[in-house]
Amino acid sequence: MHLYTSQQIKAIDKRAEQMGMSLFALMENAGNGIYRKLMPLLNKSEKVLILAGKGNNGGDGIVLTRYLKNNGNHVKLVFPTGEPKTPTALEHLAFYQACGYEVSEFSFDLKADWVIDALLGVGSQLPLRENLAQITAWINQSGAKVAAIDLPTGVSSDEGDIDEYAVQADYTYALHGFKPSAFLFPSSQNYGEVSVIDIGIRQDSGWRVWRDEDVRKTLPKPTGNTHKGTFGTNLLIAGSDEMPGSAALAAIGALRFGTGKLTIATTKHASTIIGPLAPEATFSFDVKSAGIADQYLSVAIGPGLNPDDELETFIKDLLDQPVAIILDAGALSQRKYNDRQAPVIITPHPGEFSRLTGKRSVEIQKNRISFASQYAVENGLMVVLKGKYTVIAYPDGTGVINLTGNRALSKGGTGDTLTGMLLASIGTHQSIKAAVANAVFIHGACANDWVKENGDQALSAHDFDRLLPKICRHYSS
Ligand SMILES: NC(=O)C1=CN([C@@H]2O[C@H](COP(=O)(O)OP(=O)(O)OC[C@H]3O[C@@H](n4cnc5c(N)ncnc54)[C@H](OP(=O)(O)O)[C@@H]3O)[C@@H](O)[C@H]2O)[C@@H](O)CC1
Ligand SMILES: Nc1ncnc2c1ncn2[C@@H]1O[C@H](COP(=O)(O)OP(=O)(O)O)[C@@H](O)[C@H]1O
Ligand SMILES: [K+]
Repeated sequence: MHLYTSQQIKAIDKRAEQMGMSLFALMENAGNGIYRKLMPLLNKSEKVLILAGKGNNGGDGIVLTRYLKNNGNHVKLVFPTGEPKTPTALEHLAFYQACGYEVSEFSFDLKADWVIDALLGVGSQLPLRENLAQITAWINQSGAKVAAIDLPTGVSSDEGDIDEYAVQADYTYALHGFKPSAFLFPSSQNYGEVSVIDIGIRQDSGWRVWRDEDVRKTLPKPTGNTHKGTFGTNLLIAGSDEMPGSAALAAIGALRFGTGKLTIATTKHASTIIGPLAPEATFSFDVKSAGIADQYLSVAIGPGLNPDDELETFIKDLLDQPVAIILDAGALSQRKYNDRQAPVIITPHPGEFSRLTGKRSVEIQKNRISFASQYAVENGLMVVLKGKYTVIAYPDGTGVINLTGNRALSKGGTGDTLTGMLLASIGTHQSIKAAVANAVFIHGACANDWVKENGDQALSAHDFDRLLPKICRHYSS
């Protein structure tokens, strides 16, 4: 479940060869792995058409064809843009032919139940040349089920760009690891269901998908001898007279995700609204940044706050204190982060990240992973870039992608709840990296659970009050 850019894949191939694993063997593993994934989906009577390109992506298609033929499937191999050019694909073509198997002529009149897109992989450059675009357009209107090898042809590997005629796949078999575009926009929409094929090389990427088993392994287990102070007191600086609800929703997130003690710094008026919704919280009406680390384990600031000079000065002072800080919503602005020991976590959605970076939202969506990572490394903080496929970028250049969550979350207030969950999470976990990833994962898992029974219309952020206990129990048992 790791991610690799096209450059990394090329370097891996080279290193594997130096270590004695030939590209011929890797291609064999790729074709065989795809065959094993595809087999359960194929009906023996279905016609399969393998469209192989001139590079090594086409070579994978040749290997897959051989396995399907060995198994007695109805399968045709065609080279619609010409025979392969790379030495490894040619070696596999020679072996394929030595087995007595043939290559067919491509024609736009061919009919198939399945089309396998083995045209371009990580070696592609957009836009598609015209002869290839005609073929991908034909695939898309063929009515066949489409499985792509490594990438749908016409989709960039490392960015969210797609060609106008990019293949729209139903399934994509990513070799060795995901390519970034599987989680970028609009490219991810061309992938269909993606799975990774193990081709026998060690996984060594700093980026990966955060999975169920990671959560189960790292979510803190309840220990016998705890008291309310075991997890420290967390401070939430949130809510204003006009936006008291944001603080309440963040408080629900914190209280339901394991905070021991919660203090909310807000206005007196807001406290009268927050209090009944989060009776466990205490209030502070005159919070000072000096000495904050002596009183509080971690601080989250921003939900329901209006950005102004006074807030900015407060945050600047707060950043000088040795305490873990989560900055969200009104607390997100362009500023310089000095070196500090205690962690800083920022939680922008793409619009907020656009304000922080000066880049347009559409560019951010095309490059969510690299932009978040660059910002995290340059500023020495963690970035939780929210939305579908939330990106969690760590300051050491590594990171994870979260796959839980759905559009039921696209509602005002759900981000506030996440901020509260993050506040609780960093107090209860040993590892700050896992703390952030688990909060994001469980937040999304709550929404996934919700839609199973209720559809994606009606979720409200305050529903986390009852969803969190159930989902936390599920992952910690
Ligand atoms: N470790 C792994 O993961 C392994 C990965 N493997 C596989 O290798 C794949 C990478 O193979 P690769 O490097 O040969 O490149 P590939 O994607 O076949 O494309 C090159 C061809 O595309 C053409 N072309 C490019 N752009 C174009 C355009 N716009 N429009 C039209 N044509 C265009 C280009 O033409 P040229 O520019 O040379 O004329 C050239 O012919 C990888 O994705 C995976 O499937 C396994 O086999 C082994 C282990
Ligand atoms: N389509 C989606 N798939 C997965 N998660 C989503 C989706 N839409 C929104 N979310 C999640 O919902 C939350 C919304 O947060 P945010 O945009 O800050 O809203 P608000 O500020 O109104 O609370 C984030 O955690 C985001 O990742
Ligand atoms: K492909």
